[in-house]
Amino acid sequence: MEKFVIRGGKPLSGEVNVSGAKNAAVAILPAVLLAEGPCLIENVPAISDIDISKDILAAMGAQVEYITKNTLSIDPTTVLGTDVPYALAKKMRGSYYFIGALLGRYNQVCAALPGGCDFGIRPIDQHLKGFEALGAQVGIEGDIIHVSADQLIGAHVYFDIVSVGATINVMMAAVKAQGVTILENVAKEPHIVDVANFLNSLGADIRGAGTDVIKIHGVEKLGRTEYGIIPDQIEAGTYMVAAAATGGDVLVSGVIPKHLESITANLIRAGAQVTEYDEAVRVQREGPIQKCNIKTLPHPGFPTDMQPQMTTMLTVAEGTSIITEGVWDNRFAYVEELKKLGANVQVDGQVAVVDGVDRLHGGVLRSVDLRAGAAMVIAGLMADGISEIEDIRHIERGYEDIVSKLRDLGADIRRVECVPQKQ
Ligand SMILES: CC(=O)N[C@H]1[C@@H](OP(=O)(O)OP(=O)(O)OC[C@H]2O[C@@H](n3ccc(=O)[nH]c3=O)[C@H](O)[C@@H]2O)O[C@H](CO)[C@@H](O)[C@@H]1O
Ligand SMILES: C=C(OP(=O)(O)O)C(=O)O
Repeated sequence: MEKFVIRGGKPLSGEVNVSGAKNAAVAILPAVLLAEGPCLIENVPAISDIDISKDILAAMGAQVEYITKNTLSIDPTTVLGTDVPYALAKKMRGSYYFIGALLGRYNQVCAALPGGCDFGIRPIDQHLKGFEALGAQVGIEGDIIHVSADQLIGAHVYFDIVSVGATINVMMAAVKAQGVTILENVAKEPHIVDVANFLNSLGADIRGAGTDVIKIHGVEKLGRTEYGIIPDQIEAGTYMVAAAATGGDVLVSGVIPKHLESITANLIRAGAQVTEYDEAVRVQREGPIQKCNIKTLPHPGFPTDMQPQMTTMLTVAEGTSIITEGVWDNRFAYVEELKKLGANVQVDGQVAVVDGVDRLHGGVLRSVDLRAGAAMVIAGLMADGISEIEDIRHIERGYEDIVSKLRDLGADIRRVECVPQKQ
């Protein structure tokens, strides 16, 4: 077991380069199964969720090889079956994309219900509704799901809830379905567009990704491709908040500023200065952090995956901020950890009331999930004295080289082995 040890109180400064988007990559790797030849995927983030996706592909018989640290060559033509290895699928949320990809490619799949961060119940009923509309039969026994069809037929699907996973999964299943599929009330996150662009680069015919309606003309065959994954909106946002929270001056580079607009707008309201360049944003803060009310919403609203980081920064704002979680039922579990540092936050259901305090002090903190873990790192960077962050495996699911990137910005952070306690 490892932990991060942080001596806080130093403003971050310098430049940090953002890696490829986790939530695009965990969909594009399974989507390669739809290809009919080897694919080269660039800008793949070096994170543990990608190690798992790669292991699933390899266990299923695909030839997977790293060309460089962030470039993967994947040949799906050697895949042997349609069963997704159970133990690997349970380790991550994005494994649900193997269902849509294998259904789209082979008309059948058997997989485990997925793992991932614990925000309460994370249903996949909208994914299943979409598969069934395309003519598939779905069976669930325990936590194993079987989906199969004689032939997928294009259909009109209206999602009852805006879901990132259901939008991408049903889009993947539909690319080779007979006829036209229309998906309505879909999610519009940047990674939806990236997955659609990837599939189109293979020869799919998908239009409208990034709007409320996606139209897919089924094609008979898909080819092969070379494709670069977009930069990670949430990793970029996390460094932006870390810069503002520590009163620093950081150039976050290799980003698409348009994807960061809601984060930028809220940082400016909170007293930071944000300057946009073509492929970078600079975040500076000199004055006090201002209170700020935020509600998380599907894109283009403020992303739920940035909520813990922003709430953490606002613990030292002047005044009271109200944070409303509009996507997940239970995404404030980390607040108990912040209280250990002296933060004054009261949670009532999906609302947190953050009364700003003067300073945070160091302490021992647990990462309860991925972004909560990133928020604990930000808390440690802001706090006086030393903080220890435990359960960092959650953080390493989604942040490439977080320690070296922060050290390059002047942070005093180390990754250390925990010595097991004697009984
Ligand atoms: C691997 C990945 O990309 N994970 C992201 C993805 O998760 P994920 O794809 O699981 O999230 P969804 O967008 O599907 O979930 C949004 C909301 O819809 C509900 N819902 C979803 C599907 C369904 O079939 N039925 C249903 O009721 C969920 O409970 C939740 O309240 O989008 C979330 C929302 O931006 C992010 O927090 C996650 O980081
Ligand atoms: C919640 C997240 O990931 P997952 O859906 O993979 O658990 C996230 O990326 O913040």
